[in-house]
Amino acid sequence: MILEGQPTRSIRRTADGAGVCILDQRQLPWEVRWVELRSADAAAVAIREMWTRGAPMIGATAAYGLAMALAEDGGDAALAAAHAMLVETRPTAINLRWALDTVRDAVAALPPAARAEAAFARADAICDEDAALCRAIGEHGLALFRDLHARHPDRPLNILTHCNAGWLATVDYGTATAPIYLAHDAGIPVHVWVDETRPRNQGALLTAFELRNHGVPHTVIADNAGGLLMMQGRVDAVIVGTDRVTANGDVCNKIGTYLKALAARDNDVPFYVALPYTTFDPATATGADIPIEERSAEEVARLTGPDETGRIATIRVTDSPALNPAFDVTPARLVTGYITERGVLARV
Ligand SMILES: CSC[C@H]1O[C@H](OP(=O)(O)O)[C@H](O)[C@@H]1O
Repeated sequence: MILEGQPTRSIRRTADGAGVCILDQRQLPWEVRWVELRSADAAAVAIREMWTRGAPMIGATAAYGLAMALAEDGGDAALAAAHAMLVETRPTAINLRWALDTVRDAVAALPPAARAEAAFARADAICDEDAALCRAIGEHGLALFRDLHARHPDRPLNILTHCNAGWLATVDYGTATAPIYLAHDAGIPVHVWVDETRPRNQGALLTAFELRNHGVPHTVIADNAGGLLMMQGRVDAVIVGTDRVTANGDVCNKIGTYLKALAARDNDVPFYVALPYTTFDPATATGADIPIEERSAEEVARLTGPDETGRIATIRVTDSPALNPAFDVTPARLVTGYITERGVLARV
């Protein structure tokens, strides 16, 4: 997407092809800092500590991590060890395991000396495919947005989104944001209510950063404000990304998504989930079976941002014990439809 005026992907190979460049999303929006990862260990740290995040993005980063491991040692033991290390970095997004399994399966039958090049090629293909998948999600979502806007052509289409399912969470376009970008570029007046998304504020920091760079009108809101806006008729649709959709259609996404779905249902606001096939997990029966990542309580207890001098500072908002589940599960019954690269799958 557009970054500093230039079309930009959120991940790319290093100039020498031996590593991968990612944006350190912990520094956004205050600093655009590209980081070179040159080992599987570095990729694991970047995923675990959320230098880079978002289901498709952590899958792509891990795929390159596996390729870098094979460049050091192409043997079966090294392949298995790197896969095991990377797949454990974050438990919830299914894209991580999908990407690692895909690369492993692409190289397993090759001689050790040929595996690194093939792994890098598969990782490159995962990135190119993700960009195409997200673009297709955008196209199908655009058609949906046209229909929604036709109901109120006299005013902007008001969309609420939660967390960051944008181009920073994918290779390009995003999932939930792809229809927003394509609608904006097509001249449909869109306004986005951006949930700040405590505790890491991916909405206030990352989604708002993306929308500013692309010129999309938006308003950051407290996570708890969405229900009132829906009750007041100020939300035409909710669209979110996901980290895993199970066989029965349950949706695992950033903590707080479920509460938005409840408010949407109570106010007859359509609730859409945007996802590529790489986030669908038919092997998991229901949302109850998804491992929910629990992150450090410090993420709840602290806030980070620029102080009056512009220096990035961290303050504590509580000294009490805190609990930090990073995801929740929205039951399929609360989902209006799934926006995929093959079309919009409406729940009947
Ligand atoms: C398009 S996947 C985005 C998805 O991933 C985010 O989680 P995290 O920031 O912890 O990686 C969030 O659940 C987004 O909806």
